[in-house]
Amino acid sequence: QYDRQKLLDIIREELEELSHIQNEKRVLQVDKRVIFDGNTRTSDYEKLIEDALIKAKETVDGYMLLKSQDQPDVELTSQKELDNIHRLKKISETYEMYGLLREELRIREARNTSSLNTKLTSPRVISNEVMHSDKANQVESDYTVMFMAWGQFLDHDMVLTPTSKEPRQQINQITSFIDASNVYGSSEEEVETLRDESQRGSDFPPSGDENSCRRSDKKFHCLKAEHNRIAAMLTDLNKRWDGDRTFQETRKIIGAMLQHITYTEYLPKVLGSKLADEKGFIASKADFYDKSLNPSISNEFAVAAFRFGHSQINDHLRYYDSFFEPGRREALLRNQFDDVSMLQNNEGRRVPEVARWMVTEKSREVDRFFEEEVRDWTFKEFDLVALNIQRGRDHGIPPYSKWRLYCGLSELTDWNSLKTDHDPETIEKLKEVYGNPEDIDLYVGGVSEKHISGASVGPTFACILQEQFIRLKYGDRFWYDRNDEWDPVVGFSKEQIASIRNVTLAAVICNNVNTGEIQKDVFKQADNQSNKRHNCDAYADFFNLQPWKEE
Ligand code: HEM
Ligand SMILES: [Ca+2]
Repeated sequence: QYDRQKLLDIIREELEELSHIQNEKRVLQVDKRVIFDGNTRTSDYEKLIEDALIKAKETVDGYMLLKSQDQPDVELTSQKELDNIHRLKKISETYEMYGLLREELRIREARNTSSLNTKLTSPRVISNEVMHSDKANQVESDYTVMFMAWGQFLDHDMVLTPTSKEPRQQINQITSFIDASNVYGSSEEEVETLRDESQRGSDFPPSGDENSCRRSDKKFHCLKAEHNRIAAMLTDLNKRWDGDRTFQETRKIIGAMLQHITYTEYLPKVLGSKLADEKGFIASKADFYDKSLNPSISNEFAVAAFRFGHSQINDHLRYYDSFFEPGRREALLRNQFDDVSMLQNNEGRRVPEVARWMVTEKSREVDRFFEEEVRDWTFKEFDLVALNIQRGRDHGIPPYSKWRLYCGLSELTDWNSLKTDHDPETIEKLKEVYGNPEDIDLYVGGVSEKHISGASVGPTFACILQEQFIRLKYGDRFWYDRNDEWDPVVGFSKEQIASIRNVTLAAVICNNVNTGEIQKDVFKQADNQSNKRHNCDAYADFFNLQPWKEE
């Protein structure tokens, strides 16, 4: 047998290298230009990756790790392979957690028993008792449906954890970076399937094929439309660019837009502007890349904290006419899963009516109340809330009480101590289903917290989310507004950054889905003051592409 500590040390070393490589690899993916310019650095990167592979192969485990990332669904044929794969999963878990400095918090196996060694309460029972809602207790948030939708879209850029029965898998199948992998895919092969012979992506509205809704890379078609719009303008500006150059430049811009909208429009509303602003969190405050930060998604983020959005989901969709008046018919969510007909109706002419619904109607507040549409009817077949709870247990996520300590919040000593962040009614409900406050699942305890001031979530989720979004920004070598003049191929010029900083989601929507008018901040309802609706014409030149013109 091997010395566990020694093995961990070796892996850690390899991973340090790998986290770096993961970044380097991205150069090859994001910026084909490096290759097409015949830039010598390309071969350097390739050599780096190759060297690391050779080094990793020297320790079998390191090699397995690399393989696990390339090939998540390995077919099991023999016991020996199974053993290997078990080991591989353990190591990739280490990788997931690497740099998070909380090895001590991890539970290696699924969490099946309570602190008193009894069976944990069934997730469905918890969902029924604590998360059930009726019309009376559904609270509207200050934000629009678009705020919820952006969260889901963003999630699909960051994390996709495959389900597998045995062995338990906790790896990420997509790039954690906010790099528009939800628009383009996470590998070059995937990208190729989305392109036609020139610079264009697929069309909008989506086709009706059955995969078009479930596939994570097909979600926000509006950005594909934006891709095609920008690509056409770039072609006009630079007649000498070929299709590939145009495609890659456009892709780089779309990724930057996604980062920009997320950090300036979205996150301040999730975390509250104070938390979002800490450590220069909001765009344009810090100019460094911290190589020591691991940009991977943390388990607790994927499995619990960032699923707060499931509480924001409304029970219906609806058309809104050009006067922003609601149509009479509500389409229940349960009938809309896997169905894109609302977008396709009238040859796509009703798309603006759906967009108006999203920027006008309010989403639900993040709290312990979930619509029956998701509790009973997700994809017509399951309870999403119960699934979230079970997933947390499967992944061995420590219970809520442990995360409070991790986040520097007061310790839970008894039911009474829950009062700091939960209202009395919630505490009563929790008491009914958990024997002991120590056993409360992270998802349940977190989503039911009272919000911190100005934020959409409570202190525990805010802590986990903030930590993740800091690593995603400062651990990203290609962060869009870093002013890296040293390498304009990787970054953007000052003038280009200025253009990108002018982009808002409102402009993207108006320029691609003509809603007629739209308010500046689409995550908030329109009003008669600072968030008035303006005619779409007003947004037409929000994005100045002149800085991309080459001599
Ligand atoms: C109509 C809206 C939505 C539906 C129907 C939906 C449905 C789902 C489903 C079925 C899963 C897979 C659960 C599992 O297998 O464990 C999932 C995962 C997830 N969802 Fe949602 N969701 C919605 C909106 C959102 C929003 C608004 C957010 C965040 C703000 C969000 C964040 C996540 C995250 C982080 C995961 C885990 C992804 C992973 O690790 O693979 N979702 N969602
Ligand atoms: Ca990504």
